[in-house]
Amino acid sequence: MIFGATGDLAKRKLYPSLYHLFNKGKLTKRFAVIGVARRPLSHEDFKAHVKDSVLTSIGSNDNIDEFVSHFYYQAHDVTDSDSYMALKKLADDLDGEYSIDGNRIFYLAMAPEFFGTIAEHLKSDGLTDTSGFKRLVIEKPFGHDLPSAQELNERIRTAFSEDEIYRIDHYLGKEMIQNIEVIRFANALFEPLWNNRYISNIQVTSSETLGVEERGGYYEKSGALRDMVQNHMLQMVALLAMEPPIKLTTDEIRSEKVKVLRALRSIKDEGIKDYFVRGQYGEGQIDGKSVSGYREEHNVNEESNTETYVAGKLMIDNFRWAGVPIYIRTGKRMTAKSTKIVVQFKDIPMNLYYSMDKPLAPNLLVIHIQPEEGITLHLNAKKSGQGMETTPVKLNFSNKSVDGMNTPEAYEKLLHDCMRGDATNFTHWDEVALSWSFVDKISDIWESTKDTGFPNYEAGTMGPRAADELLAKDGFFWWPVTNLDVDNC
Ligand SMILES: NC(=O)C1=CN([C@@H]2O[C@H](COP(=O)(O)OP(=O)(O)OC[C@H]3O[C@@H](n4cnc5c(N)ncnc54)[C@H](OP(=O)(O)O)[C@@H]3O)[C@@H](O)[C@H]2O)C=CC1
Ligand SMILES: O=C1O[C@H](COP(=O)(O)O)[C@@H](O)[C@H](O)[C@H]1O
Repeated sequence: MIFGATGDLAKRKLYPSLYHLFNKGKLTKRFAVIGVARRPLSHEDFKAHVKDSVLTSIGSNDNIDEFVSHFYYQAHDVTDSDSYMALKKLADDLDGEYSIDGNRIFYLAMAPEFFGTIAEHLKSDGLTDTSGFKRLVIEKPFGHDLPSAQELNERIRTAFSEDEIYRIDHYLGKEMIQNIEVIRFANALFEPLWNNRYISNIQVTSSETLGVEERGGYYEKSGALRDMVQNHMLQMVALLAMEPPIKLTTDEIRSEKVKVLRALRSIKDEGIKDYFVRGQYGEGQIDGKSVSGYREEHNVNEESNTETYVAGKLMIDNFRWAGVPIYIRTGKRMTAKSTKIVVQFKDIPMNLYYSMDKPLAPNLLVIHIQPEEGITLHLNAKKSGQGMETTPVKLNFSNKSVDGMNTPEAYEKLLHDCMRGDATNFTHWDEVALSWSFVDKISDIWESTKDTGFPNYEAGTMGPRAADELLAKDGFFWWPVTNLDVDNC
């Protein structure tokens, strides 16, 4: 059951992903999808809507009619208690018709204020009273801060147990994010060096060229800290910093990620300015075109103090990472759309080659998450010819790139995981709670400081100058994300 079946997420991500799974034979024929939204559509109208979504997104129509024949629609206002009975009747009928054995997935692709209400009704009106499995897939944002996340969690837990709740973080469905574990734990080359003896710092960048588009209303209340840092950025950090799990099971991996989040140095009050920088874009140029500043965007206050950029220095106070800064940065309207992780290794004790005053380039491991996917290892080698001069060289592995951002691929993997009952790439409540309690301390201070000096970076740039100073005071600089490309060697 997809709640919010006529919405943007369902159209652009969920139907194309289900279609891919269907065509790859990963969905049996024994499935039905009930779309739920308020507008009055017939089953046939809805099938046409799904077909159109797939054709627009993928441009392919192999088996499309067979695919959409599994779709049904229920016009239903989720706040209206009476309409859940009709939904249950349709679900029970389809259960029999498709021999589904009572297995149900409820996907909440709707505004978060409805999540609690829907979960409670699913239970009180008997939709979760089923002979098979029942799973709840819940979209972000999971709360606005720790108290609201706790309240939401309590409401959904009245109907679903923790292991039936699949909290989506679409970054966890990205191919190269799933690869972090493999790069670390399947290579004798890296794991022994993956600690404070050999790594000087780690940089995680997720930059976007887009502005807030039509989402000004949501973004005004969220900002980059809640929109990107609380979830995607901290999840990447947890995967980079966790200890090897004793087994690759959901519980073991989650428990290692939780330990990282617990070890994050808690930064409070005045200290926040030494660790975090916020920014907001003003007008500027992207791809040669003039774009407006954030304060001029639709549904944005003209004196808004919402941050569209965050840079931060995270310290993980445990044995492995003591003293190694993990820098993160994310923002809208930056120079390039790019998500990259740069692991910078410590310098060797002295340069035997060439002159002592010219340091060797540091070894870097770059993990390219998007748009290109791959890894690059930056080494030093001998320059061809006579003498012992060195030159930086790059070893590249380029995964087949996905053409486009936030592609259905991540959703496809996550939907399939949920169908198989594998919650590894979804966020456990403990991770959500720890991330909020870390982020809340920053947002509390930022929201009480009105003199922000915004806008403080021009659209089309890599953020405010203070973000460079954050690294410079530790003797580092941001490795550029635009010329570290996997194909650029
Ligand atoms: N769009 C995206 O790319 C992403 C979205 N998300 C999250 O996914 C969720 C959905 O986002 P999105 O698809 O963009 O939202 P939309 O506003 O596009 O869609 C909302 C959907 O909810 C339905 N709806 C609204 N009110 C009710 C109601 N009272 N009863 C029943 N149905 C209702 C609407 O249909 P109708 O008007 O017919 O009732 C529509 O189908 C949000 O939580 C968002 O944060 C997360 C990541 C990316
Ligand atoms: O969750 C979100 O992510 C997107 C960025 O996702 P990506 O896969 O394109 O990197 C971001 O634009 C959006 O604001 C945020 O809500």
